[in-house]
Amino acid sequence: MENNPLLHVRGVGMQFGGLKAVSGLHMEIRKGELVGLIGPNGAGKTTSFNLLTGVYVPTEGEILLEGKRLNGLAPYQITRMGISRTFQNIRLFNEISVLDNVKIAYHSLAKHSMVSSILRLPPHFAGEKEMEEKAIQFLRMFQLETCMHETAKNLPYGQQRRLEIVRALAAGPKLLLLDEPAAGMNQQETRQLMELIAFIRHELDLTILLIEHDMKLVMGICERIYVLDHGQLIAQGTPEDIRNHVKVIEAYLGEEVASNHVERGAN
Ligand SMILES: Nc1ncnc2c1ncn2[C@@H]1O[C@H](COP(=O)(O)OP(=O)(O)OP(=O)(O)O)[C@@H](O)[C@H]1O
Repeated sequence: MENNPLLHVRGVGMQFGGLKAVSGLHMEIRKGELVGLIGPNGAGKTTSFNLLTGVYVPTEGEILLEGKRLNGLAPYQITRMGISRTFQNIRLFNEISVLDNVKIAYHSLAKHSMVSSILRLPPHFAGEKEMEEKAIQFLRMFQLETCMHETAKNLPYGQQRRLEIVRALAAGPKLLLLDEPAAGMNQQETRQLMELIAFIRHELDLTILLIEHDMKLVMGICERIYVLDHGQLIAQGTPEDIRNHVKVIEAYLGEEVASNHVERGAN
């Protein structure tokens, strides 16, 4: 059983009318891995995340988490089973506090029953307190504790991005999907965020799949990388494999540049 991948994507595809946004996608992600998903614009990366999280139901293939089939489950069910995500465009509750943003994310998983919540029975308060303590712990980890009572929309952009990750973590995922977590950040913020991601992976025993446009960054942090182009998986392997892969160079730079690159490499 331990040999089974945490996430197994078997021949998954998504067709929108005449467009195959993703086709025949295969991925195997093992517990504890930090894996990159890259590809040029429109390659199908976000669609893949939407398939993994139940936003779309695959038009072909199947997705298994710890051997359990996810096809057709609602996003909230998939979150409960252990996959949570962040979005390319930040999605926070702008008008409420940083802390409440995280507590809302916890509510989807809270152990206390709906009845005790509504009647405000003691288990509800125990649950609330536990929830708040956990939320603050995460905020501290992401250096957001000092602004936990601030309204979310007032945070600087980089902090909003970090808060998004904290919200995803609050759901207690086994697999965390990060969609361009460093988009719009400056170099220093990006480097700090990547260090933090590497740190929480070990600290929280997480498995992470990361979409990121910055190649240098992906190569620096991920152990393995999958590359999509026009909805198809064109390469997979270690950063070293990917860096020298002709199809990847072609996809990013065009065929002509790729053949020059290979010729130069051969000399
Ligand atoms: N809901 C949809 N309906 C129709 N076409 C869609 C839909 N969602 C995505 N697409 C198309 O599917 C293809 C893949 O899009 P997707 O957003 O997954 O790419 P991406 O790799 O995430 O791109 P980017 O890096 O630009 O975010 C694109 O051609 C896109 O226009």
